[in-house]
Amino acid sequence: MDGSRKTFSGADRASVDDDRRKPNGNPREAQQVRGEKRSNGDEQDESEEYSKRSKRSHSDRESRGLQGDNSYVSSLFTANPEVKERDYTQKIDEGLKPSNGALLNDESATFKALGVNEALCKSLEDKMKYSKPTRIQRAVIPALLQEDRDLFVQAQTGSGKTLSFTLPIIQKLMDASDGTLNRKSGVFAIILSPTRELATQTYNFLASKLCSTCHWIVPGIVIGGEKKKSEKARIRKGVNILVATPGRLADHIENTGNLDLSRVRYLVLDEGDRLMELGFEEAISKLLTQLKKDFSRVLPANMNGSLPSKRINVLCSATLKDKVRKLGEISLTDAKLITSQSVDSLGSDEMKAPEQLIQEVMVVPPKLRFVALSATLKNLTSEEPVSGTSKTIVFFSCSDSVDFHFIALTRTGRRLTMEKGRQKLEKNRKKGEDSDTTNKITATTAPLINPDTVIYKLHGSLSQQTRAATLNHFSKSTSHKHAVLFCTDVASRGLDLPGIENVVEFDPPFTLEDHLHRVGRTARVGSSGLSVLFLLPGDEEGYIKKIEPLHGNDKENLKFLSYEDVLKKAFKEDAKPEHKNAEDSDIPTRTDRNKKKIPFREGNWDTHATTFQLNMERWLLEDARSREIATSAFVSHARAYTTHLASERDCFNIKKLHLGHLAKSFGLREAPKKLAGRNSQEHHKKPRENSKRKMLRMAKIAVASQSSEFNTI
Ligand SMILES: Nc1ncnc2c1ncn2[C@@H]1O[C@H](COP(=O)(O)OP(=O)(O)OP(=O)(O)O)[C@@H](O)[C@H]1O
Repeated sequence: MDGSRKTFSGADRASVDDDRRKPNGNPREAQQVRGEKRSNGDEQDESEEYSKRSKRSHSDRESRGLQGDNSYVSSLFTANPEVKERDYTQKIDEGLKPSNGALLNDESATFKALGVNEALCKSLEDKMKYSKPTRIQRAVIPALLQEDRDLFVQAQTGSGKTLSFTLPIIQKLMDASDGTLNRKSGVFAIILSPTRELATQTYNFLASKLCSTCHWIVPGIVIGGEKKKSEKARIRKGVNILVATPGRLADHIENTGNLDLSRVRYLVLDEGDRLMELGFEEAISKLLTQLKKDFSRVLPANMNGSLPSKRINVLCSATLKDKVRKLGEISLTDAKLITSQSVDSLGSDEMKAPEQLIQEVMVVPPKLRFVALSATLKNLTSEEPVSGTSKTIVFFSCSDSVDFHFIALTRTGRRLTMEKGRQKLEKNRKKGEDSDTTNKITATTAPLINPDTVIYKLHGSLSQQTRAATLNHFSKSTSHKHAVLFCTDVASRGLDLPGIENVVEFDPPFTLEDHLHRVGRTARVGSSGLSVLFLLPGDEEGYIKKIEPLHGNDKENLKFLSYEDVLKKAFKEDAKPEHKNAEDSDIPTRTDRNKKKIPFREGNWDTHATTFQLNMERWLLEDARSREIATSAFVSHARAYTTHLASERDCFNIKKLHLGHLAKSFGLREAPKKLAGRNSQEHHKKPRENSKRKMLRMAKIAVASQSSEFNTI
């Protein structure tokens, strides 16, 4: 890593779901995903609160600024809660030492010194360009090569964990057979991944990189999402290393007669914490029982005994928390703990973010969230990429919110079509077939952000093919200077997308582990990285205290961003110099509640920001389908908010959210009644409205609709 640091602070540079269950805005599902239970009482309490908040937002119209011509302006910058500035003592300029990179300055750290054979060393250096091992590789590779013992590996994100367990397995198989092993020799290793994306990535790494030196060792993959028949055929043909998701593997164990597990000598449970969160404990227990039952000491005659005489289990996890410990208890025996951090006893410390990562925190009032996100992206894409395409990932709490922000920021853009897809599309059109099935990726240019930017979207509600195609296209994207991925936590775990420079957590993570995994998509293997976390003023600011210990030893990696600075930088174009006396100047003014003319603040960046917001609101008013998407996004966002862990409710409490202000950031005039309605329907059926009341209500609506195009909540 080069010691140079960059920052996207306002002043200088202006944020899985798995295939089975996803917290797609559904609190129950999301809680199940994290294994958290909540009493009904709680839910009812909160739904009543929704209703109250919703009603309040209607009456909040008082805070609108009324212009002389009787039209409302959006009061984006009034009635916002105050934000407390934080001052961190910065050491950033002194350069932060990478903690997860290759040990470039350590002469003794070589793959050869770890016992890696010559052919593999050559392949690592020449083909993969890995000159030195990382810290975790230095610990895990010799342990697996020399000690036949179970391992519990706790590694920082982006520290090269995959190579640390795959390389020794490959070498052991190379040594064991003297080159005579073939795909029919049996399954010797199983690597379990929590998600299809991660399994595919591990499989690709084996197939296209590691096994290129020893093409007779055959990796295979079973993850679902394609016909079971073709997976069965693959198993029948024979594989030596099987990469799988637990559910699909369990299915094959039960239903695919020719899956022989008697020779399995290595079982790797990758991302153990996520495997448990996704509820795979039962599937893993069954697999362990089956492996034990089928185990055979006897190996083919041509194998010279370098493989262990028992099964070696490796559990990799970012954390050592309760659930992972439980997985450790059921899967490991007398395991050695290896951690990339300097802890010597199990559980005495938790994982931290890479030490070279700069973590910025921006506290943004709810009304300003949409413009603040746009500003952040404008600023990030305002600079020339250092090389190739600069890449940014933005995390949202639910699929609906991804969908809304995607269409809102790409509404004036052009949809990308893969070249192959385009040809197929043409063919199908000629045949008169539906074209959309061939155009898998969801990526559109975003001139509203920057003319040379393309935004992709990814979440668990998209088909597996679309997800795979989108990830693939995003990681290889070179067509534009800037590529941005809008996603849910579907992309937070384990995915190794090359060259991610920035991560934006637009919606705060659901757990601290999620935070570490999200920010860990950047600052990988020693490279620099930036991450910005959006929080709301008030209780959410308390979350800063929770993440502080994860970033550096002395908060040296943390930086506080002023949202005003970020907006100023992004919307400063055409800004005029500050005018103290607004009445005498020709700069735009607005009228306050007492009908006094007041200037827009410094320059007119806030006019531009307001116009940006108003354009979005106007688009929603004109486009009923998009308005529906915005409404669903708001509702799902609010519901997802209720699924923050009980232990973090002090920071994320739905009761403290100003729903009206939040609705504004989704371009809505007020918090959708749907939010209150759905719950109230469940708990207390509304009495039928009598005709007099109905007339009164209709009259009120008519008056309101005459008076304003935009609400100003
Ligand atoms: N010794 C090395 N030198 C340089 N690059 C390496 C080395 N080892 C691995 N890499 C590369 O580092 C990247 C990250 O590796 P990997 O995906 O295994 O990290 P990880 O520890 O599993 O991260 P996460 O926990 O986020 O999944 C990959 O692109 C990999 O090819």
